[in-house]
Amino acid sequence: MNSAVVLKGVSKQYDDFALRGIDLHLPSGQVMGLVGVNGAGKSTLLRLLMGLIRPDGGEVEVLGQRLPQAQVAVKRDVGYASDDMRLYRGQSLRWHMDFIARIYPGWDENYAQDLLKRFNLKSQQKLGGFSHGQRVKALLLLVFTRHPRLLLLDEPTTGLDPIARGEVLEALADVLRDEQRSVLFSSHNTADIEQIADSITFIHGGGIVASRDKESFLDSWRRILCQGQLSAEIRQLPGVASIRNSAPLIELKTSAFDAGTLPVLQSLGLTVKSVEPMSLEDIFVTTVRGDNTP
Ligand SMILES: Nc1ncnc2c1ncn2[C@@H]1O[C@H](COP(=O)(O)OP(=O)(O)OP(=O)(O)O)[C@@H](O)[C@H]1O
Repeated sequence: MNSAVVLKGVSKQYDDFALRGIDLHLPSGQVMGLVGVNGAGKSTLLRLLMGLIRPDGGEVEVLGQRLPQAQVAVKRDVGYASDDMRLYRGQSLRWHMDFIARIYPGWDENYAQDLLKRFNLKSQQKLGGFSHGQRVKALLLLVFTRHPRLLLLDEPTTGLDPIARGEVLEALADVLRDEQRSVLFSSHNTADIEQIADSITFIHGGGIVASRDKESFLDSWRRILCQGQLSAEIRQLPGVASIRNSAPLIELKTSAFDAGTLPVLQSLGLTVKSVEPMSLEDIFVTTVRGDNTP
């Protein structure tokens, strides 16, 4: 399988923060959602992939080529959208569109016109007068319209109202109909990621705490309510990420639910009252925070 992104043992040290031992694989044609709290290292990871910063250790491969050696070639095929990208406030969106069209031969003017309408943007308006949401949409238009093979999107939906969020996610879903395109996008908003990602990576404190395909992720986590006595054996069960004891009920959250889970709980003297799937948000919070009461 071709890879859009491969990271092996990547590290980056700042004074008060470090990315450590980052291993990551994004197959071509897939969408990966990168979820993490403020300061987890999401932007740093995306900047490494864009070649804006260099790692202190490890290997970075983008679209089959090693960075930093192949930086120039890779950048042609990568679209990056983040707060790092400054648009010229004194110039119109049309000016920016013409500028990009001159540099990138893949510029698609029909698609640009379609996105202008869909995002309700006025191409003659100066960027300085755009609202935050309009600026985000303008940036995505400039990136999408040159058809890059890999999109690196740093919190593309943060700060958008629900309608703009819907427009952006819909445009992103269109981009993704082309199976050759790969996307890595970060968000605090787990609902956005749950909606469009094929795989999900949780990053916390500069390390990857989970990375797998969305279906198996959601399939393997469950919230189980039981009645009975909490014992040391229950705490030791594989996959148990959180236990709340509010007698007579015990709430367990497990990342390793399968056909054997309930019989094991019953054999430990618990009566299972309910088993529920968990939202990605709940899985994320449980993964990074855990929750164990005596
Ligand atoms: N150039 C830099 N010099 C020093 N520290 C930095 C630098 N860039 C990032 N950091 C630190 O690295 C940590 C991770 O920052 P990063 O921007 O990657 O987080 P993030 O997950 O994108 O957060 P947010 O969701 O708030 O954007 C932060 O503590 C930040 O202060």
